[in-house]
Amino acid sequence: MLRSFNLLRKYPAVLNISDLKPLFWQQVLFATPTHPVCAMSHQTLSVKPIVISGPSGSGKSTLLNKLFAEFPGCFAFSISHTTRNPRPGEVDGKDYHFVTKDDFVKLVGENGFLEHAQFSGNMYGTSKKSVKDISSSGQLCVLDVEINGVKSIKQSDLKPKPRFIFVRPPSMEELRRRLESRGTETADSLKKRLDSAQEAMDYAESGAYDHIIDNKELEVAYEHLKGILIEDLHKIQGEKLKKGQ
Ligand SMILES: Nc1ncnc2c1ncn2[C@@H]1O[C@H](COP(=O)(O)OP(=O)(O)OP(=O)(O)O)[C@@H](O)[C@H]1O
Repeated sequence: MLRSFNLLRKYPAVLNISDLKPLFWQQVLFATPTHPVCAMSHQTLSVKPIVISGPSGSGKSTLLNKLFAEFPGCFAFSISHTTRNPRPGEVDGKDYHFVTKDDFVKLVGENGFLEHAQFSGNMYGTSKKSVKDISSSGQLCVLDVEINGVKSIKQSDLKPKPRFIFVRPPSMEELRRRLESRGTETADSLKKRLDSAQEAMDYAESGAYDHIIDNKELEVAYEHLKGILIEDLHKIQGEKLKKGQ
């Protein structure tokens, strides 16, 4: 399952109000349109997506927001498919790919989704193509997912193969402290998040990720994350310079 989040709260560095769409379910990737600043005009570079995961409160959005701020225009978000009707102002191909149920089911049959699920009677999914399109446009697609999403992406034949990155909190006690101090959790949601944290940590221990980032000191963790992506980010920036963007 891919995780939900409040896009504006989590990623103010890359989102405008106009990019926002209603939060719908429990499994978002980044479902915003391609950022206009970073769209590249020629398809010269193919960049590996990153799949970033970790317990709630481990610091994923804190780290990503620092990256987005330091490398503006280098990241983009996949556009989800849905069978629900467009709301006023929503644009097909920008907010979502609005499709019929038949078309959705057909794409499921063609193994076209990285993940998909039903919510409130409508179907939602992230197609492989939407992620590939970003990679081949020379931008870096970030997939912020929960453990089941990681498993589902690992099983897929997505090309280029993503880098799987886990953000690890220093301890369960510190994780609890961070979640409490974030001030976003009820007692119930805090318990749920801490309960699922251990499962996520155990899965990471099993060697499921290419990289594990220890987020004890934020700056150290950030440098680690940046170090993993820096080659790709320099390539993206180089291409943008060439194109005068
Ligand atoms: N290295 C760190 N040291 C201290 N506090 C941190 C560190 N990294 C993140 N935090 C704080 O921990 C809290 C949780 O971080 P953040 O919201 O980035 O986690 P998350 O993994 O994105 O959570 P969720 O999955 O619930 O969205 C925030 O208040 C953030 O400021």
